[in-house]
Amino acid sequence: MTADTYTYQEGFGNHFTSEAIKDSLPKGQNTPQNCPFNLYAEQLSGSAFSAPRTHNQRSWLYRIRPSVVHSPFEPAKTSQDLVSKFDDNCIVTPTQIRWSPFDLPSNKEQVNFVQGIKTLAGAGDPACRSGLAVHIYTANTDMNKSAFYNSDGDYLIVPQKGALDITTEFGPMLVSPNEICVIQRGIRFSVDLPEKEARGYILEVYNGHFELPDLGPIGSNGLANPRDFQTPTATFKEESNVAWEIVSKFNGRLFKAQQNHTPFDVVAWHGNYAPYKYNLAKFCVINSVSFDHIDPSIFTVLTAKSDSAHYPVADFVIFPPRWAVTENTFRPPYFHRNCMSEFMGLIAGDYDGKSDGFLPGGGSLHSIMTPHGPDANVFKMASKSELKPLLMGKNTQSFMFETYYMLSITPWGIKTCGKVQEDYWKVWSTLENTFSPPVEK
Ligand SMILES: O=C(O)Cc1cc(O)ccc1O
Ligand SMILES: [Fe+2]
Repeated sequence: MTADTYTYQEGFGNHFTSEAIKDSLPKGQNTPQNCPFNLYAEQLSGSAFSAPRTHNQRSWLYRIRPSVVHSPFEPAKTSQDLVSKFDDNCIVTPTQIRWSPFDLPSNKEQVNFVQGIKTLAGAGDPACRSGLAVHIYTANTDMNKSAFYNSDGDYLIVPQKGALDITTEFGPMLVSPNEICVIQRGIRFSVDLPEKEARGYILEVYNGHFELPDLGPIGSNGLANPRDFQTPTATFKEESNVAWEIVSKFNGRLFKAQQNHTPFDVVAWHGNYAPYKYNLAKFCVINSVSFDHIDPSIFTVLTAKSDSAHYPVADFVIFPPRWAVTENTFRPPYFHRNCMSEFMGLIAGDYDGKSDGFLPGGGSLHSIMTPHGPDANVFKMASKSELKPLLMGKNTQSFMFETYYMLSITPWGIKTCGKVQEDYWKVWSTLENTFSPPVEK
């Protein structure tokens, strides 16, 4: 595909309209007796019908055939590394964990985006619409005539290596490293890999949807600005007598159905339930310009709220390039223990909290109340560095999935991936007692 294949509509949570053919959206109503050009009308609901207006999400799709035209679903092979039940096979530990970069598939095997998703950690259960999962994906081949949808929740996808050329029912999106996208529950998509190599992270939430955080005293602008979110525009294919497979993740297991036409046959759509992407370079960074280290919530891009105003299900937080100007301040992250779980990943460059070992394509987990903070090298250097204004982290991007839930680590995450750094705890072990109380006379 070429760059002009992708045209986007700007805005977050808008009620969009999109027509690949002029006048293919019905005028003034959703379900006329006959739709323009004999298209079929189909509603895709992203919230309960009666959800409050502020949270009500749905789109109307006008398509060549309704999605229901397919053979019955039957179980498909589900890798044991794709997990949604965080039971006794998983391990729970309060220890600090860090992973070296996850391996890409070898040239000997062909792994597409869906086949390459491996679950690292999670909590809860999609059957009860409660909890979340953290996945790693690595892939080296296109999905070809296979389309996927997730019945279990929404995906927030963070590419780290290789762009994802994603065909969705709502149109195509090209999502490159340092961009992210959200593909909500139920939306069919198929991923091609322009670079034939891809690695990244997925945050899957089993309930609710991602929102922009409230800005409080920041005011009405800043952080991720709504106009920088991009939603695809209707782009359809008219493909008959071509075998397509539809794969559904349903309560953690994969199912497949066959049809002899493309699922990407939506000629027009309107509504506020649609996938989107966002370029992290557009994030308007806000921070202290006087003194002290501000909590990382100041870098929240998106939040999945819980039913309580007091905590989110999960926040997606980034650590973008920015000016550090604080005076008389230990500038890197502080030592801390958090009532939330912190999974971190690195997209590019390095992270100011760690001097080495935290690498692009790897990760770390500091669970509920697990102590962590700057490693000994960072602590020593930052305690004596000159505090001049500093442009931090050019070409660097790290991120955090911060969740209210207590995460269990899957067998793949703790063992099979082979990436756990057993020596991680040692990064703090040389922090000595330097206490120097006043000498009594
Ligand atoms: O642990 C981490 O590296 C993430 C983090 C960064 C920061 O600046 C403050 C708190 C925090 O948890
Ligand atoms: Fe932390």
